[in-house]
Amino acid sequence: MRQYLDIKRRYPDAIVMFRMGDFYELFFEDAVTVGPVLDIAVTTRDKKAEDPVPMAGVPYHAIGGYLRTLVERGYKVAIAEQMESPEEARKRKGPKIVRREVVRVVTPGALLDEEHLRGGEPNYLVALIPGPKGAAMVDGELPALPSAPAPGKPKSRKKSKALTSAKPKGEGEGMAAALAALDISSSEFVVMACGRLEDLRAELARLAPREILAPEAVHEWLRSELGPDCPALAPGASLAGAADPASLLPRVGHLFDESGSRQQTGLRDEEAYAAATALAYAEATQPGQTLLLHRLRRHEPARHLVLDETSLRNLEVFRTLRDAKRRGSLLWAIDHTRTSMGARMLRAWLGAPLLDIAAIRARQDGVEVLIAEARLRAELQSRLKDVRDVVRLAARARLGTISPRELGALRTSLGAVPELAERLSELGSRRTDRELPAVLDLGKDLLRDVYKLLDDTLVDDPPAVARDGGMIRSSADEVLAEQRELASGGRDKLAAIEAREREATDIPKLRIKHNNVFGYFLEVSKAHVKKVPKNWVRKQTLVNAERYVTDELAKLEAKILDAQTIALQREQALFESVRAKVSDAGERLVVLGDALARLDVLAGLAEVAEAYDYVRPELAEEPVLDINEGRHVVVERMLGAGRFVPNDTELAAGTHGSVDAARLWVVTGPNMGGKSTIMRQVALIAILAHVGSFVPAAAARVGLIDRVFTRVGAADDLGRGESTFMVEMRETAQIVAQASPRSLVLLDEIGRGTATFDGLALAWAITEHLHDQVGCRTMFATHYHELCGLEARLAGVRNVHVAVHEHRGKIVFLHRVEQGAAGRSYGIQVGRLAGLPARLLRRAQRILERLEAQERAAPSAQLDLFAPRAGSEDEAPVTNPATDGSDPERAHAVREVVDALEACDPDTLSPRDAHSLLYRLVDTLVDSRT
Ligand SMILES: Nc1ncnc2c1ncn2[C@@H]1O[C@H](COP(=O)(O)OP(=O)(O)OP(=O)(O)O)[C@@H](O)[C@H]1O
Repeated sequence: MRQYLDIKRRYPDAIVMFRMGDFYELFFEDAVTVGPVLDIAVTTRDKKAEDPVPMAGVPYHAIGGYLRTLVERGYKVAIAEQMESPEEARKRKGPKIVRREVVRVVTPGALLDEEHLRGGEPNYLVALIPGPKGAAMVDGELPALPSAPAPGKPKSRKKSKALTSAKPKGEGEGMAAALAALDISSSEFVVMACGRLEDLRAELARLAPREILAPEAVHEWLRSELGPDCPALAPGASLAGAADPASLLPRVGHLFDESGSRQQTGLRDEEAYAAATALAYAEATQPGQTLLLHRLRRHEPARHLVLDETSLRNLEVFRTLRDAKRRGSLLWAIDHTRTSMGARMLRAWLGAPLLDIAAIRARQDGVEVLIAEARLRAELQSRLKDVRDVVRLAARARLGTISPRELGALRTSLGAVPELAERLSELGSRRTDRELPAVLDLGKDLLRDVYKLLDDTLVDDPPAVARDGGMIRSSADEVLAEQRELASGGRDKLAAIEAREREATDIPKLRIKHNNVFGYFLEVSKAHVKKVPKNWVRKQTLVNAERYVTDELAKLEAKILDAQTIALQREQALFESVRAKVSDAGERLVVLGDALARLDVLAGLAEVAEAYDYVRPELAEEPVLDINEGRHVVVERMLGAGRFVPNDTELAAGTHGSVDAARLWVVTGPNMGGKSTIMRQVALIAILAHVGSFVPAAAARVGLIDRVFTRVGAADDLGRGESTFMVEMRETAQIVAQASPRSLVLLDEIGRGTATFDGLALAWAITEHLHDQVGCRTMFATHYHELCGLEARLAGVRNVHVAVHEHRGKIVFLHRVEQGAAGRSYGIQVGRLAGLPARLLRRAQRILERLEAQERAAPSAQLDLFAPRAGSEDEAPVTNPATDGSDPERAHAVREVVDALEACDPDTLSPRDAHSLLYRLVDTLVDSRT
């Protein structure tokens, strides 16, 4: 128990799983807390004691599932392993208790096992350090970071384990927070400075961290942003037991820039400290090991098209809005990657599209080449299927947790590389005029040496665990071959003894067998016992047989066992040396993995482009958006080939674009007409274009977009105590405050959540503001037909509508975008399609006609909206309740009766149907009088 308590003292914030033989045991509070979570029985140790110790245990081989449950619930788990066998403990000097040590600490942000990780998703541990402008996150005083020592000269200082002391440095002025994201499973390490809180929000949404380290003071802000139960914000995430981040700053500097000079490269104190914090925490989870870290990159939000949390959600970039599924998202539609590394890279590209036209074109070039060479691409993709997660395997090799089977998988992956390189050079040699785009280059280092090492050493099908051996080829090592020979030679000798004795004793069923108690023995059935020679020693009596040993047998057994033990030890040493060599090649494997992932993504994009007929968009500096016959990536896929109606879009901010181009579209049309679809389709095409992908259109010219804003019919956010209208207004306020002339703004139904006039007035003013003050490219879908009046007043506004065809009260959606405002809304017809009862619809129709008649009688109401804007009071539209004296309700009923009579054929009508028709007609006429 003392050993346990000692370990627990060192890991006070973790659940300690203490290996005892075939079980991991939990004691005291840990057992009581975790018992119900894992659904395991909590018993007591030493029941007779006055104060028995609660305990619970899980079998060692099933630990994977239990760990997953605990980590998903936000627990931190320290795994204390036996570092020696009980025999070894007995033999050595000192106390005879088996030595145990914590070999790793498992937290959501420090997952490494394949069974816990999702292949296509990163697993980020994020450390957040507020900057001077981050005060808004914190109630009261801003927590600050300890000042950093100059690179290479770590200052000794009081440790700040809780990240809550010391003063900020002036360097980070103008920054809301610095953020470092480390995925220890793949060695991805990024740092960034977020100028505003909005940027921080967007980064958190993009990275979707599994665990966040942040000063206590900003937890409340984070909870309000990420939701109260956000598992990433587990209270266990402290730096207790970790190195002082300040002492890691020089390493951070080196990772960022090999010269180690942060000053030169401009890594700010907050950024360096955030990176050091993530590193300190991550290293503490792997005691005694070094992490595989290739380099520290800097992510600059200003170099990317920013998609904040709202846009990622509304545009269904990674998950669908309705049920948060991957199927139906943009990522799902374009992900044709063959490897997990590729899937992760594509996800990263979609989350952070580029703003550098040259870099985008480089990716496009890659896609284009792979479209042109479809056969070669198919060959490449079929080879890529053999490539496993090379970078995650490299990280596991570095941490010593890679299994023989995984090393085998690494061998298969590396085995595919030379052929991939060959195919690529074939591709290059076909392009006589130009070189193969650099994005398709796998680099010079194909790790042939590592492949050879693995291939020479590992057996064809290595086992899942190293413990029992059987993983190294005999040809790899002379000593191993010798010992194996000896062990199997011994077995030959056993067979020879068996044959000899059988003959000598004339016992036909004499057998040499083995068990763990007696080792090798001769077994004789009861019927032949009399023939047994005197010098055999009887060891065991069974119902039908007797078992004996001989001197000769015992000696031979000792030899075989020795040979087997030596062979196993030898194998394990060889395995360890192979692992160490692979670990040494970790950084090279990361570089190769990156190139393979890029090839995989580009080949996938080429496959999608070819299969679904996408084109290469032209990227431009000017703020234009000119799409010819564009389609919605996902809706088109769901509807099936040829059923989606393509539409043109032309938006241009400022004086760019053709004469017809406007910067703001007011989109009207009936519900279900396709308003949301055309708006989202434009955004998705724009995003894909910035990613370097081809797009679903006949042609597209896309001017760089700094940020896509979306305001789409919101649901109540009761968790934050906000109503639908409040959410809508908050999102709109953010757009108004943040949109730049380079932004793309999509507004769907603003102002619907409040009284008609208030909503209309707000929508009107917001449209004017975006048009006049911001000048960004905007699409505004609305049912307020009054807004169409803006076209006549504002030069950059254009009315468009989604067309429908109406026939005898029924409508057909054409899904075609046409110039001009929609004539009417067709709400009642859509209600009919949705299955509202006929009687209710008739009533609605009559009310509508009455309202329309009222409006016709007071045409001046429309004009009020066009009252002067600037400098004078706006006036709200007014409706006059006067009617023209006619009775539209009655007229409609009569028309309906006549229509029904005309439509029926008395000759084919059964008496029963005739009877019910008559009832319905009378009903209609009676209704119209009430
Ligand atoms: N261009 C198109 N081609 C084919 N089908 C389309 C097209 N546009 C939309 N649709 C179909 O119509 C459905 C409704 O479209 P959408 O949601 O865009 O309508 P809406 O006008 O925004 O409706 P509401 O005003 O009720 O939000 C889509 O789910 C899709 O199935």
